[in-house]
Amino acid sequence: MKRATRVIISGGGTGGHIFPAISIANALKRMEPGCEILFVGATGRMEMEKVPAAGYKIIGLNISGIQRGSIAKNLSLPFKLLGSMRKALQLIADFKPDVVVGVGGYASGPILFAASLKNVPYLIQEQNSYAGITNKWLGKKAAKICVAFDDMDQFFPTGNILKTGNPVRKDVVDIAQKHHAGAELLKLDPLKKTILVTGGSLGAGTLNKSIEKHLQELIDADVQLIWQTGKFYYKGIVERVGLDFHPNIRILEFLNKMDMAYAAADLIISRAGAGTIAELCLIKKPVILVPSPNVAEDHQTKNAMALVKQNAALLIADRSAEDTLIPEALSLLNDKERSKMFSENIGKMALPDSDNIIAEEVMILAGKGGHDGVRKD
Ligand SMILES: CC(=O)N[C@H]1[C@@H](OP(=O)(O)OP(=O)(O)OC[C@H]2O[C@@H](n3ccc(=O)[nH]c3=O)[C@H](O)[C@@H]2O)O[C@H](CO)[C@@H](O)[C@@H]1O
Repeated sequence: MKRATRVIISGGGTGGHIFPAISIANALKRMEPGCEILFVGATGRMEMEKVPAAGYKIIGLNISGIQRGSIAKNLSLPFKLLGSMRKALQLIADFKPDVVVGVGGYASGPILFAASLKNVPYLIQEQNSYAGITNKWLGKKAAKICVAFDDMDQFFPTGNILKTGNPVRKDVVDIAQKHHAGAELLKLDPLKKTILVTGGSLGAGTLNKSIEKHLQELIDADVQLIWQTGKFYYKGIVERVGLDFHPNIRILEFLNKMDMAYAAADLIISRAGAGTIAELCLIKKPVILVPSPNVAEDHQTKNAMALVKQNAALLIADRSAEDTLIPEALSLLNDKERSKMFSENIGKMALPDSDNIIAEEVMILAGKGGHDGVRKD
């Protein structure tokens, strides 16, 4: 009997890293139900909750990033890094993976480096259109680098790059026939125009401020709002605005059923996280992107520009959002032709099936490519 394929998937920190990781794991399980998957994350981060909720085992490394403005907090960093490296090497020795997958985030670095030291092939899944320093460095020895945008050869060795798109959770983008159910679940009227605002997995201060400033305009226009605030902002907003402020306004900390919110919406306002963008391409609705200026190398603007260049989304800069975002959204909501153009063009940028394509690459690296269950189109 063949030995079950063993895969370590490492990384996390935010939904943008965790959800693609879970999608890859699900695709591997569909291909080889008996395969053994171990997640490695950073203790105290979002993955330690979301990964077990998706049915997978996760082990945490005690690792964090550089914290701006606090020398004291950074003093322990070298020790954490050393400790994590030691634990990563031990995990590879104990679990004996055939392949290691890194999706970015703090835990990816030590595990992929340990894999390279132990000669275990590893695959990097780079979600963004701009690669960070760690991935660029680790990319030199990666067996495969799966990317979602063009021109990634400026960061990685050309021969090892494969454009697969970002894996998305299938249920999240399956929105057909769910408009009424989505509106109902969110206690909204399915017949009224609805805007969904999402600030990515953590929420976005600028989006929240922009809405708070223009709430009355939304109500005057009789437009409904699904307002995902993010964990850090929720309490303050509820205190200031009130949960029952108006029947048209639904305030939520986090949307556990993103498909229902996507389905209920006629227009979506979002940060430009790569995972969200991949989903937006698949659900094909008019989108306004407000890239976060607080991310490495301004990569969200680069993510958003890939769409803007194809007339597939409207971009509003973070600095002008407070004044212009909601007026622009209301105007787009009433402009059928522009909305149709954005929906059609964003749909053309969708890269479906990327979870299966990446899982297939993992199987190939594990020496199992081409066995039953592997994609054959
Ligand atoms: C602040 C920050 O560092 N953001 C980065 C992070 O974004 P972030 O973690 O926000 O990730 P993305 O926008 O890529 O994806 C968010 C994911 O969370 C889901 N979701 C979101 C809100 C919600 O209420 N419910 C829910 O399920 C979305 O459906 C999506 O699957 O990782 C992305 C991928 O590397 C990067 O491009 C972003 O720049």
